[in-house]
Amino acid sequence: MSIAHGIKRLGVLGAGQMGTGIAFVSALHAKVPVLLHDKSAHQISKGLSLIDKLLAKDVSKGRLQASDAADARARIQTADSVEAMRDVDMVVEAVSENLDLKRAIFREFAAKIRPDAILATNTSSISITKIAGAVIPEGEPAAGEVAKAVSGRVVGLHFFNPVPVMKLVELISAVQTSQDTLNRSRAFAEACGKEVATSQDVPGFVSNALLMPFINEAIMCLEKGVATRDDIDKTFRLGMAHPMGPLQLADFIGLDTCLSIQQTLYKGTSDSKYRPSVLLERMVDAQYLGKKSGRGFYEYNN
Ligand SMILES: NC(=O)c1ccc[n+]([C@@H]2O[C@H](COP(=O)([O-])OP(=O)(O)OC[C@H]3O[C@@H](n4cnc5c(N)ncnc54)[C@H](O)[C@@H]3O)[C@@H](O)[C@H]2O)c1
Repeated sequence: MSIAHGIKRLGVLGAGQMGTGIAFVSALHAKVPVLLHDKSAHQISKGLSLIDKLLAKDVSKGRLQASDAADARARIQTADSVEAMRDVDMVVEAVSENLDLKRAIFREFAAKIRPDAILATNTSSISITKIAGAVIPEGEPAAGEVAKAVSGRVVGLHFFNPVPVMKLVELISAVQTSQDTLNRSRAFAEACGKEVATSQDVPGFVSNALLMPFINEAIMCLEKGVATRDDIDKTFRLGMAHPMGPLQLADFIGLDTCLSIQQTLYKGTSDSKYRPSVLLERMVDAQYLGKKSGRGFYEYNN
């Protein structure tokens, strides 16, 4: 028997590439009303206009009825603070890949959002257990009932980019996550039209423990002059049937996100094989963040 996710209202924090996509599939496929918040009004309006474009494209290609697109769009509202999301049954955090930022946000979630809501993170690499540790009120013993109740609601729900297209969600349990949180989160991902794979809470989980060292090595090849950008990407497109080469993929993920993930692997394992490429660091220093900033290893219009 399938388990009900019980999500009647969803909050999404962060209206970047991922948060926008998560709001889109939740409203369209899971048919759940969504409140979307970002600290940047510009990101919110960019995100909403991308959602409008995606819905219009689905209608023009005959994949979606205009009335269903209008219903999905009407389900997405914006919120001007975390406080305004207090009544949601689940919140998915999709802000920048930074442990301290995520811990502060989860502390705020625990304080402001209703006490039975699922608190999910879309992190690509950061320990869910570390994030769950942040929600325990000061002075409460970690193994006590209060701590168990709140940290049991934290879970890793890792959507892939671009969210409307990629079929997978990686489900990651913190040490503290309750079985009910895991079951309902899985059911919600499935309602969004996704397949679920589970991973242990290791740095990068399965997906980025394997993908990001590959991308980092490709950047090191470029750095050392082993091959040109175009030849590195061509090798994987035409030689290994990858839809895009590793440098183009890095641009699509966001070079800041790639660097943060690689740093998490490096620090989380203390293994020098994960040392981030210096070129990757310099690209991020220069704010050449890939497709989202108009320039990375390639240049992008819009
Ligand atoms: N890009 C990918 O391919 C990918 C894939 C899977 C998971 N992720 C993960 O998803 C998360 C978001 O990644 P993204 O690619 O969407 O990044 P992004 O840079 O496109 O968006 C991040 C958003 O977070 C907002 N933000 C930052 N601090 C905030 C705060 N305190 N309050 C509210 N909003 C805040 C920013 O304004 C921005 O809009 C990261 O944890 C990343 O690791 C990314």
